[in-house]
Amino acid sequence: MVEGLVIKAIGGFYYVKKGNGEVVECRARGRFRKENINIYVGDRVLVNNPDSKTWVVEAVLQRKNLMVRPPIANIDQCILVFSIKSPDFNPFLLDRFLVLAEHLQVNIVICLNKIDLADNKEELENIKEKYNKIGYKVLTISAVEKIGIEPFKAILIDKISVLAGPSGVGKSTLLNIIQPGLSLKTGELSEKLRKGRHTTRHVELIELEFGGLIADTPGFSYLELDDISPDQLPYLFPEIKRAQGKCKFKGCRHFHEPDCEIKKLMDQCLIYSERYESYIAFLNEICDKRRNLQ
Ligand SMILES: Nc1nc2c(ncn2[C@@H]2O[C@H](COP(=O)(O)OP(=O)(O)OP(=O)(O)O)[C@@H](O)[C@H]2O)c(=O)[nH]1
Ligand SMILES: [Zn+2]
Repeated sequence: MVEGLVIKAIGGFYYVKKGNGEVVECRARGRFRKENINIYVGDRVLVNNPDSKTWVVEAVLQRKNLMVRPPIANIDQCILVFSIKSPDFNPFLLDRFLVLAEHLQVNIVICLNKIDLADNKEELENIKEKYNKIGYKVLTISAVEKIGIEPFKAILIDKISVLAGPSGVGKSTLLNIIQPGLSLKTGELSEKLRKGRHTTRHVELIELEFGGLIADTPGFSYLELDDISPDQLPYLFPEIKRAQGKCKFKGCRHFHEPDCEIKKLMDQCLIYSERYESYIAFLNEICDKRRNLQ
């Protein structure tokens, strides 16, 4: 039996890359279904070929995390791609992606693409400074003018990364630049997705020739906060997490409570008001949904 990594799953077949680099097509052990064991792309598995013809996944090793949609296991980092213009930079949408990525407990890198379209450098610097202060690494990139490509490649080396972000920000363009052979059809792909083709797409980890794997996630993402509880939410904002526990009330939700440290920090401009607004909006959204389910 040898260990391998599931890099593709399609129609009941699993494509497993073994330690020697060879990729084998596998079936799952029959008992997996009965025992409710699922195999996901990104899973480390033990494979065997008992009759030296067909390969079988015998066991799934413990995963460190699992993203639900699209289902990918053992992610090291989320690369959140946003554009400065076309589409316009949307801080509230970025906060939503950030919260979801924080919930997965993975490393996060923000990539601001299309800097060639930025009206002024100051706007760009302000955005960068804001997220740096919160604690995020921010890369500024122009895929079209090939600016910032090397640092982008550097963060991907030897990691399992998921590229996420709104439609049209340049994710496929970036992937094509770092690995020209990929020939992802930029633009065209999103057109097909809009027509609902995404339901039939499979999940796949693309091997980068300079080392590392990246998930080819299409230009849509499941952005519901369903799995997050109101009590977890403060911990998904690093700047709130840092001050957590300093409020007067134990279990303060930083909303209507008096003597709230978070609100004080915001008044002192030590927490960005936009971020606090996102926090409150998400808190309301989560609480409303839970109330409706009761
Ligand atoms: N000006 C400029 N345009 C860019 C840049 N990067 C990508 N584009 C353009 O933006 C458009 C969308 O790029 P895509 O790579 O298809 O975007 P995507 O994020 O993969 O979109 P989805 O497939 O919908 O998720 C294309 O017309 C690209 O040529 C950039 O750095 N600058
Ligand atoms: Zn508080």
